[in-house]
Amino acid sequence: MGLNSSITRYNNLFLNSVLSNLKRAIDLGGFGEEFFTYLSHPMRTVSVSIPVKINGTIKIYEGYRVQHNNALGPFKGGIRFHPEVTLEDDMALATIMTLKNSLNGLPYGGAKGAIRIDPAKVSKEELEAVSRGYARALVQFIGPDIDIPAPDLNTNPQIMAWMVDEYSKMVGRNAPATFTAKPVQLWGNPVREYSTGYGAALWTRNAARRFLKGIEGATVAVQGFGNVGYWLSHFLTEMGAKVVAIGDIGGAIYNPNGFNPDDVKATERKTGTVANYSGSGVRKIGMDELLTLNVDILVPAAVEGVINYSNANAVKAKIIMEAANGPVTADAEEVLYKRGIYVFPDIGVNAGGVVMSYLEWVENLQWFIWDEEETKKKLDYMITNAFNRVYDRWQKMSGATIRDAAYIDALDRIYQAMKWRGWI
Ligand SMILES: NC(=O)C1=CN([C@@H]2O[C@H](COP(=O)(O)OP(=O)(O)OC[C@H]3O[C@@H](n4cnc5c(N)ncnc54)[C@H](O)[C@@H]3O)[C@@H](O)[C@H]2O)C=CC1
Ligand SMILES: O=C(O)CCC(=O)C(=O)O
Repeated sequence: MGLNSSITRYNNLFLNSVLSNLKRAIDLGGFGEEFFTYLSHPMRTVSVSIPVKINGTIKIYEGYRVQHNNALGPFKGGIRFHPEVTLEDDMALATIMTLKNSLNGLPYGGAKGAIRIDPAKVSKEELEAVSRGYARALVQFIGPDIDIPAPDLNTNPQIMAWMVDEYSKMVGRNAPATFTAKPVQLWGNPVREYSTGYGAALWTRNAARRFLKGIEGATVAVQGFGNVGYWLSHFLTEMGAKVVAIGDIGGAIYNPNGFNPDDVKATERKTGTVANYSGSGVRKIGMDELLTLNVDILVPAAVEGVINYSNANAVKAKIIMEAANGPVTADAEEVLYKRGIYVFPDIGVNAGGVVMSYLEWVENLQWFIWDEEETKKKLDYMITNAFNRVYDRWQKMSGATIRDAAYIDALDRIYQAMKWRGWI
């Protein structure tokens, strides 16, 4: 199959956008066509049907696990619950994981899982049954040295707890290192709860030091106020930034004086959306307005493809931090690049989660526990190291995006591992 047909063979914008970024970086890095052909096909895709019996009626949920590439080690990546997620979306997310794990120096390949379910519309019992069913269906495909899942959009430590419990029952032993981001009482580490947002805040502070006048006083708009968006807003505010706009699936709010993210979170927890937050100077805005506000920093922290060809010209932020996976499409980035708006890529910005998952996995393999401060220090070191590597590489390149620099750094390590193994 030719290279161009590899990019366009899917009817899925997200996957095509990821493959287009991959192709661009492979060409720029001079790795050769064979490498793209290899990485544009996941090594294994598993589709499962998960039957659950609720009130005497059987319902079947569809689930996936895409194991993209394991040249660097066991597959690793989260599990997404979403009613509209497709196998192709999961392939895009798994490809991003391969690059993210490599960029951050982790001994992992990339994977991602998904179940087509809307967790807001089912009972806790049904959610538990589906989560356990997924772990049972995948039992022979996952394990501490095979594939280690974790949470993603709409999944959390409770879901990891059900899954690790089910998996442990299936294999007849406690198997903590098979899932990460577990509750602290079940071999988790307290840092994982906030690590993705914290890592994204570190990347944002580093970026602001180089591209703005520093993080203090910088204005920020954040789309998505779940695990990533909330903790990112919390830490950025601690660092001195002013979070002036926050949005979630229920709506968005703006306050030129800045929000206290903890207060907004309290309202969201009570009422289900940030849109119900009120106070002096606060006004409701639409999501289109949030994404095109005149702010220093725009942080999409919800879903993919929200900054695309149709709105890229309207974006006014000076820098964009991809806290979500794939929020800026490849064609939008071209427009933004020409307009002098820098995009910091997901594989660095939101890597705090998987870096922390790695640390939890290392603890679990040894039945060892680091305290919170020690873990945070290790996380800081790994995140800062990746930022510096990407920035230094990018400065030496001309006509390249920051994503190109990050991808090439990540690809280099995968390429060498594949060469040593004799795969290419
Ligand atoms: N949780 C983690 O550790 C990691 C998450 N990510 C990525 O970060 C993003 C967010 O994940 P989490 O915060 O974990 O999810 P979450 O489920 O905790 O929160 C998602 C947030 O996005 C909002 N949202 C969902 N769909 C939306 C839409 N169409 N428009 C506007 N807002 C919408 C929700 O209302 C919620 O505020 C995803 O792209 C995920 O893949 C990346 C790395 C790690
Ligand atoms: O913590 C992990 O292993 C997965 C994180 C993840 O899914 C992501 O970085 O997108």
